[in-house]
Amino acid sequence: MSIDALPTISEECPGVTVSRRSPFSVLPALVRDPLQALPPEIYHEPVVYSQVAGRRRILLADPALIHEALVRNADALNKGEDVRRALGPALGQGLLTADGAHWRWQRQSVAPAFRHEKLMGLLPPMIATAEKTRDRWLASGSSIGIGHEMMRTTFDIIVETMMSGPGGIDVARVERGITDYLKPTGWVFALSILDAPEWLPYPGRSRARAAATYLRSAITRMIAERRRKPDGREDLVALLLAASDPESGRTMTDEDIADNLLTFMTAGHETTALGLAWTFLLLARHPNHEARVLAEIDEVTAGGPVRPEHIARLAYTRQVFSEAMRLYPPAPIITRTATRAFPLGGFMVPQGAVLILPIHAVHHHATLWESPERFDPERFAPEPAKSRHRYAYMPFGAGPRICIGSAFATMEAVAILAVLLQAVRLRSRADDMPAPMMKVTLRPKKEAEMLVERRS
Ligand code: HEM
Repeated sequence: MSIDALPTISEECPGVTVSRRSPFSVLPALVRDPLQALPPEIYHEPVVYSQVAGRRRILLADPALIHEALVRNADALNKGEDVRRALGPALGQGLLTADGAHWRWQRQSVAPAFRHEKLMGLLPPMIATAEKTRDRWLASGSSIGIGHEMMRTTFDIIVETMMSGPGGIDVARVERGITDYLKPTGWVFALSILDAPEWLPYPGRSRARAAATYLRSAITRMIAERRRKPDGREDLVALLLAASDPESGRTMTDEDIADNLLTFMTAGHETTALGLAWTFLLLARHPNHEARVLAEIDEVTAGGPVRPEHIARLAYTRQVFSEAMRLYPPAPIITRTATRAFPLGGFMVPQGAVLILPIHAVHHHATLWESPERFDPERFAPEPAKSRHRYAYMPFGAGPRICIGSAFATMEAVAILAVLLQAVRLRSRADDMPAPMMKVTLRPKKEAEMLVERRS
């Protein structure tokens, strides 16, 4: 059948489940926690269709359809209005939010920072930063907020590795600014779905805007300093300063560079920090898996300090991190908008439709995973992983917009886990896992306190 003859996806299409939740229940849920606004059917059906405020929304949990959309039809999709409204005021048109030629140019410009040899050179500062966190914990006591501690560690790593250090930036204030900025994004998504005007006030808006203004001014000062005194450093800032568009020959303005540095600071620390926080919380409740991780660290390091060459050999530790990200994907939902009609699973997706890729639902899907709620790092051993559809697991997204930092993040997480677990045991006060909540990223609803015990 030619694609012109394919029916447009709609409520009547066979195999498509229709969500009948009313906007009156969906929109408040979206403000509180977008994960609660997902139709429950998407946790056991392949495709769910809904129409909210006149916009068609197609939710995909079938790995083959995800492949067809995000990989084979990537050129028919862009990030869309919801993402632009939520993240644009802070991240401008950086790599995460840009589309088309502007995105492509930026992706090519920063790619050298993520080559394997370059990443290997970043392991010493990653390990050294984890050691600072370890020493702080050992010196200062018994109780820590795991989310905050991991944010601090991964933030220091991103600033150290991508920008060669803070260079006059008030790191604590920038970190707070990012948190303030992300807090009210549920409101932004809800208002965007309703096509409400962008000036409309909502709780947390002025604080978020003030945070975005501070972030941008701090970064712009740092860029000006680097332009004034080029010093031969080979970091992300240097790549951005040297980048030129292959089509127009244009170089990046300070604003383009600030967009990207803010993008990397935000996308490059929150997600990894949350993946690590969930890993520690899970290990505290699964002593048998924790014991296996410790045995591996002991064997690989022979009881000595963690060194860069150990990281690739910590295979079970990596499996544990992967399984934590299956249960608690740090980026639990991604979205796209169709810029033109394209075929998907025997139907046509019309121009303007919004595709929702509910990574959280894919990772917990009843037909894709056996006992999906069970924590089982064995799922990521080489054999079971081989027999699974590649897009049944996608914490880093899929297609050309896949996370550029996935190898960086995995390496960093394993290094941090190895350094910290070798020295301390983290215990939770509560038996149950903390409830998760989405604010762009997936975090514990309340900061999770953990007790630090020195390992003998
Ligand atoms: C466990 C940690 C991480 C997770 C789970 C994660 C997840 C993701 C996901 C799902 C996307 C795709 C978004 C979409 O398709 O709409 C993405 C994109 C991106 N991530 Fe990550 N990320 C992580 C760590 C990092 C790190 C460490 C960096 C930088 C050093 C980074 C930088 C980026 C950037 C710049 C993009 C946009 C790429 C593009 O559109 O070309 N991420 N990330």
